[in-house]
Amino acid sequence: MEEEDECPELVPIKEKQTGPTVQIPVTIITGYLGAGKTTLLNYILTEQHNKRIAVILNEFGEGSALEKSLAVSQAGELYEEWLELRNGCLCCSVKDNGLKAIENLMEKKGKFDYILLETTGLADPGAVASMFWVDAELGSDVYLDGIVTVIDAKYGMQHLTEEKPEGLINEAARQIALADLTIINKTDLVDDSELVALRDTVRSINGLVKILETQKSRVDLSQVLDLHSFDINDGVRLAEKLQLVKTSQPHLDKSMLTITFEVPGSVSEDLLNIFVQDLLWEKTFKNKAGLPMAVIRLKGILSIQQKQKKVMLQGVHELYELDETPESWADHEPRSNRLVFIGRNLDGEILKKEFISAMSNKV
Ligand SMILES: Nc1nc2c(ncn2[C@@H]2O[C@H](COP(=O)(O)OP(=O)(O)OP(=O)(O)O)[C@@H](O)[C@H]2O)c(=O)[nH]1
Repeated sequence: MEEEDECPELVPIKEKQTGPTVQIPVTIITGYLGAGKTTLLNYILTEQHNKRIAVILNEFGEGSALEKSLAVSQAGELYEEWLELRNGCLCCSVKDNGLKAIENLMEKKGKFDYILLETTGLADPGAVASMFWVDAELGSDVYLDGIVTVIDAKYGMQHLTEEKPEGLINEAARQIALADLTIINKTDLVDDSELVALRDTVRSINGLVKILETQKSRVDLSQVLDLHSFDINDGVRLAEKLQLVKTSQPHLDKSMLTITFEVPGSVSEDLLNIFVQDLLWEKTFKNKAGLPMAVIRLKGILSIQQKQKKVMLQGVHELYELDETPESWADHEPRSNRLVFIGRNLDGEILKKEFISAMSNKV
């Protein structure tokens, strides 16, 4: 044993872990009230997957949190400690609580391989997702794997078509717009034509999203966990995926939809940043009706001047990231920029013109 006086003078309060840190994936599970989120969590926790999973619940009010704790504890001793977030008054408190909960969780990190974070039925999952980008320190311990939205096959369409007062966003549509994966649940309660109509609507909102259909939230876990939706190493897959996306026809007036375009050549990184900031922060661009285009999710594979590697653009609400992927442009490969935008009041033609015009400005 070491002598006490051999201790260094300055002792860190918390021992830093040595060796390579294994990053823990976080999946955000969202969906409208009653869609089947708890059923999904229970299913994931009880399935055989050889993962030690921690669940974080993000609830309004104590009553429902308690109810939830009972429901989830049925899952058995797969996890005996879990965190309950109680005063979830949307954005700010979601963010603070979320951070604190995950920080606490990190202290017991060795115990977990995966974090599932369920947001309340009315919360904006974008705010929670943003949290993983804002806090750089956290970013080193956990990473956002994907956003999963559970949809009620029976009432989903009704939620999506609900008229909101002017300017307010339809939460059900926003949850789909943000999703990497949607699970249409309770298919036992609808007929084929209702299911097709709902699936088409989901697709028209989010042209990038993967759609699963199920009952009692029973899904193949390999399709839900480890999606790597924000992973720069997945640039090749994203590039292929973006090629397949089509601009959608709005399913409703003023609805959310997906638009996409491709512009050849290489662009200046500075001008690209200005364009993205004008779009996401300043809301500078307007559609034909004079309404500002509001982008909720953004993805792209771009060719930046003087860069040999393909660059991935990811955006959630007002946050975005530009990162080089490991993949280089091949010598004879035509350089180009493909972008996909999901949001409200979008007009693909206008936005493409704005993009081209912004890229031809002087740096
Ligand atoms: N018929 C039918 N009922 C289902 C299915 N999946 C879940 N349910 C029921 O739907 C109800 C709501 O499911 P939950 O999993 O609690 O939904 P939730 O999204 O967690 O609900 P909130 O926490 O209130 O937002 C429960 O009574 C479930 O048993 C299904 O596939 N078919």
